[in-house]
Amino acid sequence: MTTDKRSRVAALLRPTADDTPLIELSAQMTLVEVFRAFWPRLRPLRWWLLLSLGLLVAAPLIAVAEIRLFQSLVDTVLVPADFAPMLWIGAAFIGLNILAAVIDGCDDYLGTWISQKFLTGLRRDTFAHVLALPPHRLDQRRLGDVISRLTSDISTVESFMVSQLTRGVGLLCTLVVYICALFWMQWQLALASMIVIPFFWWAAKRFADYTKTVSRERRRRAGSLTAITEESVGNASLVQGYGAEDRAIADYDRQNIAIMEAELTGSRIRALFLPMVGLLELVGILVVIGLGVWALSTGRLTLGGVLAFLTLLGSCYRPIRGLGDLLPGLFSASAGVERVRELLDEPAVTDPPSARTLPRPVTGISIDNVSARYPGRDRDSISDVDLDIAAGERLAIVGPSGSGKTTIARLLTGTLTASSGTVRLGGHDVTTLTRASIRSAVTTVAQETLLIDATIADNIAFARPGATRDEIEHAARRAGAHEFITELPAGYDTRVGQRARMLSGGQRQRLSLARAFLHGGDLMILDEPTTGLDPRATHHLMSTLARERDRTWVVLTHDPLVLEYVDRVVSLGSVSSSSTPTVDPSMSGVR
Ligand SMILES: Nc1ncnc2c1ncn2[C@@H]1O[C@H](COP(=O)(O)OP(=O)(O)OP(=O)(O)O)[C@@H](O)[C@H]1O
Repeated sequence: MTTDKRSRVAALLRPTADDTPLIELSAQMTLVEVFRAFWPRLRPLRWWLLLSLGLLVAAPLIAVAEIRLFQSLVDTVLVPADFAPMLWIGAAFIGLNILAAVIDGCDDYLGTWISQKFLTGLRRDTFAHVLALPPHRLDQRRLGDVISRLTSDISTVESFMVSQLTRGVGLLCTLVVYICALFWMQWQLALASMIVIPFFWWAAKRFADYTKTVSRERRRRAGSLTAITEESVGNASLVQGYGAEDRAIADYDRQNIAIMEAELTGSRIRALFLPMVGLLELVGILVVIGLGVWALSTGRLTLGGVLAFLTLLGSCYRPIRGLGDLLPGLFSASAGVERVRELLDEPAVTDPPSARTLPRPVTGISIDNVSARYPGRDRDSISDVDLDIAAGERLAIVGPSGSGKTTIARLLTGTLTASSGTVRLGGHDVTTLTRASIRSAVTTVAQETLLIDATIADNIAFARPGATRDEIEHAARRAGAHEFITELPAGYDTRVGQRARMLSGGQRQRLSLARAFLHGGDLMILDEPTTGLDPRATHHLMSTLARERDRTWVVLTHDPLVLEYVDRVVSLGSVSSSSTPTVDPSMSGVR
């Protein structure tokens, strides 16, 4: 083939470029790296795996015995036309058949059990890992892609580590059994029939490379499609509000077609590969038939022997073909494994090795010379911030949008680590404290109202499962939510719908506050708590907070109404200049 023709064939076997890659390809891993990465999870099941392999090897042994019985049937019953041995041969066939069925059933059940045990553990751990990722890291990912990794990609790990590998070892053992049997029957014929094996391997290796490229692309594009689906459906009101349906459909379709292209490329590869394998098989069988005639004519084999040999050879090609398919299969699975691995490699927020419990009550908070930078950013979000907050103080942090108010909240809850300086709660460095003790002492009400698709009562009790209805109601009253809740058709048992879209913005805000009140804690951080509240509701909320003298509260706000209720106002400098917060006397007010 000329270089030109070769490159045209190669181009046909690679998917066309996706010009709008929403999701990046994950770092490539070799098959050995993939195995090493996940083996520790499979290790506890190794004895069961061994048993499963034992059952897999038993199957070809029974098949060989059946072929030998067939040889006896031809040579002792059919050729001499003698009915006598028929009885024991028939009984042996039935016995072997029953044994094969039992072994097959056990192997199938055991294989499924091992796969599911591995998969459920991996799914749970990956899900738990994603939940432990710092929120700012999750915000940098596309939600749909994360979901795609957690659902479809994760099953490829099982496929790689359990199904494909056990199948590979099983096929290899089967092949060894058959080859030994072939050599035992007639070694010259066996040797001749092995002539096609190197060609099988050559073809398999050649196509495995193409399969890997296609599989990685297909998985990445599937992640992009889920991401675009999630974003468009999740923001349907935005899409409809701006009449962007056509744009959304066009974006969706681009990814949709990109997947189709990857699938079609995979199909072209198979179309080229499978007939080639079939042809190799045929050549092998023809060689053996030719040599079989020779063996028959020279008396080296009986007719039964030749037929048995050919049957055995036919069975032998099945594992060879299976092994040839396995390599592309493994590469295809490894493309999904790489995406799960990358997610698992993302550092989660975990307790430091000798973490201590934060003593209660929290006696003051200090931020000493703290700078913080988000991953992937080339500048600090806040730099050299110094701030002391006394226990019981009511503090407002104000500042232009993007000046780092939310970043300070993240530092106080330990979800973001300062790049320099120290954040202390009650005199203890937050990086030395257990996450659970920080979470129970510090309550945050996020800027975005986060509610689940459940009842009002469930949403409030999310802070403290098992809270009584009286406690839930009390928290709702304090947040000024009780009135609107009682006006709803089912009161506290009303379902709020997806992302609580069945409530108004202000009602959602009050529910988040009620949840925070139920949680309690010594320090309450409220990020723009009055967004969506009218002046009356704002005054109601702030005077409620003002009565909570036994806790410290920090409110991050733009709302001038809020400032009337605080002891001190701290202003974060403009983002374009130094971000060091300063007390701005003109804004501070104490009531
Ligand atoms: N997850 C993130 N990844 C990267 N950069 C981020 C992330 N979150 C915030 N930033 C950046 O950090 C800076 C400070 O953001 P922050 O959310 O703390 O500001 P803010 O003062 O709370 O703003 P606003 O008043 O608008 O809520 C901004 O420049 C923002 O772009």
